[in-house]
Amino acid sequence: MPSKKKPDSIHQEDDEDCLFAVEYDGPPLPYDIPRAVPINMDRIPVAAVVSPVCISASMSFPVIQPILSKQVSREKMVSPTSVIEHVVSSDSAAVSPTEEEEVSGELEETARGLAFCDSLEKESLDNESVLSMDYPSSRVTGDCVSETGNKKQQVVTFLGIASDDDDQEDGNNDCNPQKRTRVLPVKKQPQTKGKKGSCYRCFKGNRFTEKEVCLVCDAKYCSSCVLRAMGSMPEGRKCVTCIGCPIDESKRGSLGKCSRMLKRLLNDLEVKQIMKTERFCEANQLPAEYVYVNGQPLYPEELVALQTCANPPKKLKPGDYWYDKVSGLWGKEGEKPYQIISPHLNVGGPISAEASNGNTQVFINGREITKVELRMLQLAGVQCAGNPHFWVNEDGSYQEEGQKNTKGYIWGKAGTKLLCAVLSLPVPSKSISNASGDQLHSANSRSILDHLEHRTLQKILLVGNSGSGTSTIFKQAKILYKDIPFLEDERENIKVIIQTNVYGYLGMLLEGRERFEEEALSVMSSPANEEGDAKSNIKTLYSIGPRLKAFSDWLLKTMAAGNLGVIFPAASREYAPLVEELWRDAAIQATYKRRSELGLLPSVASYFLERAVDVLTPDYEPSDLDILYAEGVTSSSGLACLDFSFPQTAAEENLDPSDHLDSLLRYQLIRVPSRGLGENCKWIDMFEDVGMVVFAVSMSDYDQVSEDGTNKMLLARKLFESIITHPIFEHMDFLLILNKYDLLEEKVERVPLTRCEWFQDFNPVVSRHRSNNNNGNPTLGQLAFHYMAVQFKRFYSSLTGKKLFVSSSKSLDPNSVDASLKLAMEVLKWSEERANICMSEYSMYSTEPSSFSN
Ligand SMILES: Nc1nc2c(ncn2[C@@H]2O[C@H](COP(=O)(O)OP(=O)(O)OP(=O)(O)O)[C@@H](O)[C@H]2O)c(=O)[nH]1
Ligand SMILES: [Ca+2]
Repeated sequence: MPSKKKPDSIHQEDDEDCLFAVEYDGPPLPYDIPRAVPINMDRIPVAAVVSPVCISASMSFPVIQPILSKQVSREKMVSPTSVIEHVVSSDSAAVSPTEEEEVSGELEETARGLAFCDSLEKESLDNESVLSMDYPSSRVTGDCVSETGNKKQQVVTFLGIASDDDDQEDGNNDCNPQKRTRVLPVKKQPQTKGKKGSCYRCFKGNRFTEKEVCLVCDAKYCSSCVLRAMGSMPEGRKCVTCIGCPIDESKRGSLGKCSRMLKRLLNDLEVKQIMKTERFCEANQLPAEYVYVNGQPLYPEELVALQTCANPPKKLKPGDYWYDKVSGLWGKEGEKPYQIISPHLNVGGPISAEASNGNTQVFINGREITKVELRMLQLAGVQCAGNPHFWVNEDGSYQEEGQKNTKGYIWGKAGTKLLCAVLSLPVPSKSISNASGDQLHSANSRSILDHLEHRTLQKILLVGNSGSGTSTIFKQAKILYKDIPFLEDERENIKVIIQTNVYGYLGMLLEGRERFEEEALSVMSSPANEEGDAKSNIKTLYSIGPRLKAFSDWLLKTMAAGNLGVIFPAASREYAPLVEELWRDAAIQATYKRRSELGLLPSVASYFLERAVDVLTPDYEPSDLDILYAEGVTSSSGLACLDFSFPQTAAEENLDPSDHLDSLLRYQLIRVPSRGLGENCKWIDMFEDVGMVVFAVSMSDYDQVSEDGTNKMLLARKLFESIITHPIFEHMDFLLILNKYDLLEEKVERVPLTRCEWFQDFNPVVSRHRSNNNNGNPTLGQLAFHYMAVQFKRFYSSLTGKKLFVSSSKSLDPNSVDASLKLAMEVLKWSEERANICMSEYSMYSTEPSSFSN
């Protein structure tokens, strides 16, 4: 898969990738590395003083020159616009050996907590389903260090808040999150620096010259250099060498705020797009581990929970915060509260008494409050004599600790809010006060509300091994049940993913072409004609011209280095014409005809390759179908969730009004990457309140093996087992989606199902004329599906004593996904009916939902 070769993988623990990074970071070697010499501009002493003209001349194609004949290199088919060489060199040198240790330590930590660290796919930002994240990459890139300095660069501290390093900087990678190494943002230094105030590229101008600043390294460029230095800005205003690196946190406030210079240099649309990606691209998001809550660095999913709750903290920046989960009070460590955010979020550690550095001996929910809070309480008429410990709820109701009765409402008095405004203390936002305001604060009405809320949002967890089709099911559900399945921002991200994928597919074709060419040559060359020179002059069906050959070599090299994802979005515009030429080339077409022999090329590749030229144009807009087929659109490393309700059909509208409630039921489909459910999964607690689990298995996996040689069907069973036996899912219903029925049908005719040892005793009696059967005889595909369903059912009930629901699916077909999810809905309804038998006292409300809607 192409996505496996994306840049994140450089920092993984994968052997070859590590070697790659080390190669660039080690001490200078006594001998020449043929590749490094032409690439690394910084090691050429004259680079800093040559004029821009010389720079571009020297940068023209340094990587390819040694490979090609002179005649070819004169042609310069790839534009010299610098991006490529720079990206290659900087990327590989981005992590110093010491830094890398820290990084992998961090990752190990994460791996233990979340079993996720091997995420390789770069994923889209799923804006609507806000839970999508891909943190390991940001965690890693968070430690970019300038390649010019050999020591760690100056460290940027958090918001001027002193970091209490003593107990956290011990580098001890303990499981205890409290002991995690504190990750400090490290500011990347610019690669070059002229005299004070001059442009960092042409070294002209002074401090009065208008300049654009790199968000990462602070390099400043004048208007004639900025576009060359920053390329097509796939992550906003960054030097091309800074692409992929996290921004300097002090510049977070200026994300998406365009300068006048850019507005002059680019057209409106370009500016808009750059500002958008600047704000939303993954690399520029706040890294979770920079945010500490009650003394603990956040995990990415905690940060997401924080940012996506009903009342999120405003303008969250790296730093230390305290959070009172009971009342929702939120503030900077050591300071008075400055906001009331949503309560009960499962983020950070327990609050400490000293959190806000109060010295009043009055406590709220275990925190010693500050003077100004005490003042407010007193003015609000709360009796504070005798060092009381208060228990304050999110609605402002308070009790003295140890006592049962509510003493009053802090926000109840008209004057209190005003008072808070004067004292700069936060007050609850509207949504909280409404939900628990005057009309509804009786215990009784609250529980009814809870009940209704529970009834109207049913969570469905969607899980499966990689490749089982959960992404496809999720995307399909979006397309089916959402009026606008993908927002503009998402489409923009998806477009880049698709384009990068297509370059990857092209690369695989080119690899195949090389192989076929060699094969053809070895067949053709007679023993007498053994010299290399002569050989290279022979043309085969798979030979390509020098121009395309150069492009091909370069593309393959880029892929091998794992840089495809970094370079292509930026370079698409330049390469589009070459791609067209490549795709039309007879050798490529001949290779494409033999695509079934190219093991790596996924089956969806044809869908995109046949339209490669269109897809790779700058104004390509992916259709819903394109998105459905695209790999890597749904985050494979993070949660994605979708709220929906089943649209009412005409038939349902005519039914008894009491049945209308069904269409009011809202569902939330939560897709969890399988890696997220490994041992010690921290997320699993978040799923306590899900209504059911949908588990997807690819039926066509029965003859597939994973990298370590294990049969993939057995792997699916193993994951299934670990989930169904997890205590948290003990009382939950499971629906098994046996997916890729279309592939199964076709495959089972060629490859016996018994290829999987679990399916040894599949021994169907099939009539000979089954292929054109209409006489009620099941097809081999149907029999195989049925057999697998029974195997899973037996397995499930042997472990849980419960009944497993099973559905077959071809998730590229919307009707099929619709049917499976409707079955899930039926299962949920049914399990709720069971539960409702003991809740019948509430049944009267279920027919009158409107009476509680306001
Ligand atoms: N023929 C066929 N292909 C399918 C079906 N469902 C999914 N696919 C393809 O199988 C591949 C893997 O599906 P995904 O939806 O990406 O699987 P996943 O569970 O998300 O796996 P990862 O994202 O890799 O973790 C994709 O190329 C899909 O297009 C199906 O029912 N039939
Ligand atoms: Ca996938």
